Amino acid sequence: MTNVEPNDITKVLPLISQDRPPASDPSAVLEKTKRRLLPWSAPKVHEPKMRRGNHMPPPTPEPLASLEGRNVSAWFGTHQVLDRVSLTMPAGVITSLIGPSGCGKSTFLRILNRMHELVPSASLAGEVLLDGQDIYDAERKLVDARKSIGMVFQKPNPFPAMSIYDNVIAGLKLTGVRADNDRKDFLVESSLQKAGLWKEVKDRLRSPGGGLSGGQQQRLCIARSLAVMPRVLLMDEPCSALDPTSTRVIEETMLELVNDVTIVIVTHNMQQAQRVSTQCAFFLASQGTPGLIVEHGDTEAMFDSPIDPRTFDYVNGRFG
Ligand SMILES: Nc1ncnc2c1ncn2[C@@H]1O[C@H](COP(=O)(O)OP(=O)(O)OP(=O)(O)O)[C@@H](O)[C@H]1O
Repeated sequence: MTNVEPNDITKVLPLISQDRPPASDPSAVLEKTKRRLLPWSAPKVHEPKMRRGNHMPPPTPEPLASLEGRNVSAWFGTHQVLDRVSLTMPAGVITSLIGPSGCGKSTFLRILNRMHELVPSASLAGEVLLDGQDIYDAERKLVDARKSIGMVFQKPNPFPAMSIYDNVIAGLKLTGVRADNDRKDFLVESSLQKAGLWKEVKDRLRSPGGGLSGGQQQRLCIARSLAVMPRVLLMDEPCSALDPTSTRVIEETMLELVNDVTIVIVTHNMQQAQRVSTQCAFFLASQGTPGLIVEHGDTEAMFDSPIDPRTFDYVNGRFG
């Protein structure tokens, strides 16, 4: 990434970070997390059927990808909001970003798929590596980063007048993916299946997306992100506008999806972080200083025996 530094970075406070040992074997921890959710009975994902022809093989899924932020700093104008944050988000794992309001979690998330640069006053420094390749490399296209690293926002944002079907494939055009009708049918069905919405909408694919409930709209947005076959899915408080039942369905969906796509979620809900994530990173911005990671590692360990007293206070609801 080209460094764009409005401030003299050498003057920035050193990173106060206590790294835990890396999270234990991700698949073992994921199994453990799933077991905690068993009473909710995760939805079955069925292989989608081709409807117009069976000559087209399903697209080969890309291998799971890891994402790594290295020394990421961020500014809005001259206001520095992140200070050299480094975090590895392992392949096939759900990583939760937690911390009080304003500590830079969403900014970090947006830097992970090059959305931060959409804000005119915004600048950043550091690197973001997708399977070791810097997404900010001058040789790499912006659209490739957005295609590989999808994003779901706090508030469901389907195109309300557009049909459910067209909502799902809306991202194809935006990312320059060409698909014939067979391929579109396949992507619509498989993406809605993966997002746990297919059964509820398969008989009304031509109805407007705006006619769905809030939880269904959020799953439609997840399906829209999945249709371009991203390798990483970023989710910024995806359940904060939803009721507990819809929240549960989204969490179940995430636990299914993580078999296919690496997930990073910002959440204020400590129970949610514990239910879904294998590893956690605790962000904090002390008064007047930019946000940084105080502690990160295995979610269970972060909640049961945090190293830093500030993490202990936060996960036990003493502030934030
Ligand atoms: N578009 C923007 N222009 C200027 N400042 C911004 C902008 N977006 C965020 N900020 C500032 O950057 C800092 C970090 O904000 P950010 O939204 O990343 O924090 P957060 O931890 O995600 O907060 P929350 O949990 O409330 O969403 C805050 O001081 C915020 O006011």
